[in-house]
Amino acid sequence: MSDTVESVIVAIDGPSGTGKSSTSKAVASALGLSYLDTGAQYRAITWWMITNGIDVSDPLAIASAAGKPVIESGTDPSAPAITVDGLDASGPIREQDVTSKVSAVSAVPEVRTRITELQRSIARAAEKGIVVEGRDIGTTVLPDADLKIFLTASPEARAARRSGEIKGADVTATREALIKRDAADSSRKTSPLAKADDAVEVDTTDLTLQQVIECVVTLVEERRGATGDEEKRGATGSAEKRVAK
Ligand SMILES: Nc1ncnc2c1ncn2[C@@H]1O[C@H](COP(=O)(O)OP(=O)(O)OP(=O)(O)O)[C@@H](O)[C@H]1O
Ligand SMILES: Nc1ccn([C@H]2C[C@H](O)[C@@H](COP(=O)(O)O)O2)c(=O)n1
Repeated sequence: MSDTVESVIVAIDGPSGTGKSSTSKAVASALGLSYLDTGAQYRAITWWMITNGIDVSDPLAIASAAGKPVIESGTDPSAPAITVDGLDASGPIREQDVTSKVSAVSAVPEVRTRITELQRSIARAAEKGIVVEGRDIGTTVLPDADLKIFLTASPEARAARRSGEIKGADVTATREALIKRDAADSSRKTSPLAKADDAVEVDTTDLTLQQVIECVVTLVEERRGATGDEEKRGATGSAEKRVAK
């Protein structure tokens, strides 16, 4: 019996504030996998558009600039990194101005094509496997992922979590802002926020972060065992082959 651990590709999607980043980082760390925050990439391209004077209310202007910025993502779950044209963008991409404009920029098909290609190349390069989190990973970016998770939580729970990060934040305003962003992300034409038909839905409203992490680690380990058995029978390809070109 071989004691090599099979590479595994995990897609974690869901609305804003459901715990995708916290869960994905912890699961990747626990299992020795790489980690990719795809929201950070859409934030990075949005930040580049803003700082380069592109009118983010004009989809044509966004489309013609979409190929210009060089975006590089680190995949270490303990030190997620993102640069744009060689500059560290990890701070500025979290600013309110970027948060309020990222849905408009990420709805432009040319932006999605560019970022999706980048995401697939990063997933292909992850030798031990990767946890990729976002909105369209299970449906579009990695439709052949070994395991797809769709995290949900009530808007009240999500707003309370987000408000807890910022001292004195208004929970009602936070709730309205995240509902508005989810509506924009769910209604765009190109690869909207959606649960893949074969995703496992985990409602995190009444779960602690630790409980969610344990639940996902268990699901990955179960799937890893099943995929390993299938590969021994020749029923599936390698992880590299499971990432669409
Ligand atoms: N199950 C949970 N219980 C309580 N707090 C949680 C839980 N999951 C995540 N959190 C907290 O909620 C906040 C948002 O979590 P996180 O950033 O992981 O969500 P997200 O889905 O990645 O959001 P976004 O899509 O907006 O980036 C963080 O402060 C995190 O610590
Ligand atoms: N796969 C993805 C990931 C993110 N986006 C867009 C939509 C989000 O509102 C925005 C920021 O994501 P966050 O940092 O909050 O996770 O990026 C997307 O369209 N597709």
